[in-house]
Amino acid sequence: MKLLLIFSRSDPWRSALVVASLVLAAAVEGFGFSTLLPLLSLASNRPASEHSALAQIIEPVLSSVGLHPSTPVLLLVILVALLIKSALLLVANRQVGYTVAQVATDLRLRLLRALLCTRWAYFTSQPVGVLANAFAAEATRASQAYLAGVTMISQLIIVIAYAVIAAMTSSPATGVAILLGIVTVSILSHLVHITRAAGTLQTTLQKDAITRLIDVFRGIKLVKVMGREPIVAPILVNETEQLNTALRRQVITKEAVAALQDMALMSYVAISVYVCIVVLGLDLSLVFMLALVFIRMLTSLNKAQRQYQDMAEKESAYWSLLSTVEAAEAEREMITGDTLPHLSRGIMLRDVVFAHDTHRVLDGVSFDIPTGKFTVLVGPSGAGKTTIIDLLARLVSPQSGHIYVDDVPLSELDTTTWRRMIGYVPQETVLFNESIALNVSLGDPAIGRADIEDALRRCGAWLFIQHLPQGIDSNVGELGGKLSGGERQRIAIARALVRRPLLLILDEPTSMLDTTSEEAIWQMVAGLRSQVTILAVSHQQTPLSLADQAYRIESGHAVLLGPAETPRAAT
Ligand SMILES: Nc1ncnc2c1ncn2[C@@H]1O[C@H](COP(=O)(O)OP(=O)(O)OP(=O)(O)O)[C@@H](O)[C@H]1O
Repeated sequence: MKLLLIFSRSDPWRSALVVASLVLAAAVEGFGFSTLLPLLSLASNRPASEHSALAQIIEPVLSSVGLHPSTPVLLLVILVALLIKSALLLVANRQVGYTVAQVATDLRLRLLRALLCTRWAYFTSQPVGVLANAFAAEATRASQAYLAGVTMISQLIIVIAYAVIAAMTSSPATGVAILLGIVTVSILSHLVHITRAAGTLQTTLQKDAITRLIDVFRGIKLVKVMGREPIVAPILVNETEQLNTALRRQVITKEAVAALQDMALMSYVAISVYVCIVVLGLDLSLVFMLALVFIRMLTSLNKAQRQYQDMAEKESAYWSLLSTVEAAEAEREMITGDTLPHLSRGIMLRDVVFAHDTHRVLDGVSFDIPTGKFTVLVGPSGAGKTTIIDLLARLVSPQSGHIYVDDVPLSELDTTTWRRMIGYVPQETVLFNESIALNVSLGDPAIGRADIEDALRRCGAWLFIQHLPQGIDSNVGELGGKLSGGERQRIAIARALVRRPLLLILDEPTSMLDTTSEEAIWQMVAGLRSQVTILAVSHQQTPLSLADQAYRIESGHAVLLGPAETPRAAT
């Protein structure tokens, strides 16, 4: 029920319109139905004095608008009431449909907005499968839970309308019917609890299964080459079968509730009709009317419970999605600075300390990256070279020490503008399952085809691209799987260059290239130093021989390399 309140608060006007339409539809339906009794009285030719309280209300109402309660008039009233009810239900259902679609869209947008503003550290620990599952499956199930909740309310409104009609016909019988309805709902509530638990289990298992699936298929080449399918398959199959068990439990409990409700309803009606006619000797038309009203009332109550069961089954998806959104929102990146960066003199790191939890990676690093120069970082694996890049891009912040850009602390710079000045080639090439052109431009409309072609030519990528049937419009495949490692790296370098950055950061960009290509790429990069400040991480010899300066990152410190390792710097 909390779920309904949350959704209603998010769009109070639409929710009010839905509830008002449902109440009106139920009232109109009830009014139409209530004319049945005068109709039956007329059919049985009983005198007006014997008509029930309800009939005695309906007849003056019709007379007040100049209608005599004859058979055609009463039939017409029923027909008109049904038409008005259908129109009102159409209004309500249309609003419900819009709201359900809006609920799913709002949840997805909230998740997207949260993720786009989340700091980098969040993504290093959050499985992509959880996000994909939240966006696709959980948002849909959450909106279905809302739909079930609204449908439940509409059924409850109908129950109330029919209870009022029934009470005006026979209050003791109505009291007994309501009591029986409550007893049935209470007895079956245990099955609803089981459905809720199965729905929660489904939410957890589905999240785990999708996370595992994405992980495995991202590394499917490795799995295939090393013949690990027989090991991976049972894990995936097992999770899928567990999911199936949860789904079966939901189906069984739902069907059991429906079957038991039907049995109970039919038993109540049969016994009540017997008692009313044989034991109490009530009039047949009255018993017929009461039976119709009670069947409609109890059927609606049963439907309301089944909708509640449906909501209980899917509700956990909303809470899971909400926890993912809130976790992302809590990890919001704090962007404080507003000074526009220029990079006219250079970057200075002073006594920078950075630790991942208790693991101190940088222990007072100090060095300069002068504008228009080519600086190289070397050092053993795990020394903290990529961490320095992350600090420069403000993906992480130092625990102590300072980073300055032209004497302005990095933390005071407008981060978005600063990042737009950076061209970055990461250690692991990231290509999207799109065309080469889109992978280079990243969809920036300011970058034309001539710019893309120029960047690809400068990286030596044009040689292989011109042989592709669709040239730069060729799709690179999932994670760039249709290209070689070296081809992927060239495209990644072209992407970094195409926006003509002021700071070019390259993290081992040529690790997959042959020696000739590697030398050509570094020569090209070095040739850019008059236009761009370059910071490269590399284990190769070529960039060291071309660099203006090089630092070894080791034991948490930066040590300037001498002329033996950086011959150009010495000259
Ligand atoms: N998100 C993280 N959480 C915890 N520790 C991390 C994280 N990222 C990196 N580290 C640790 O920080 C240290 C520095 O990592 P970094 O990637 O900066 O090294 P590197 O010098 O670039 O190494 P390589 O040359 O192998 O790429 C490593 O010991 C690594 O295990």
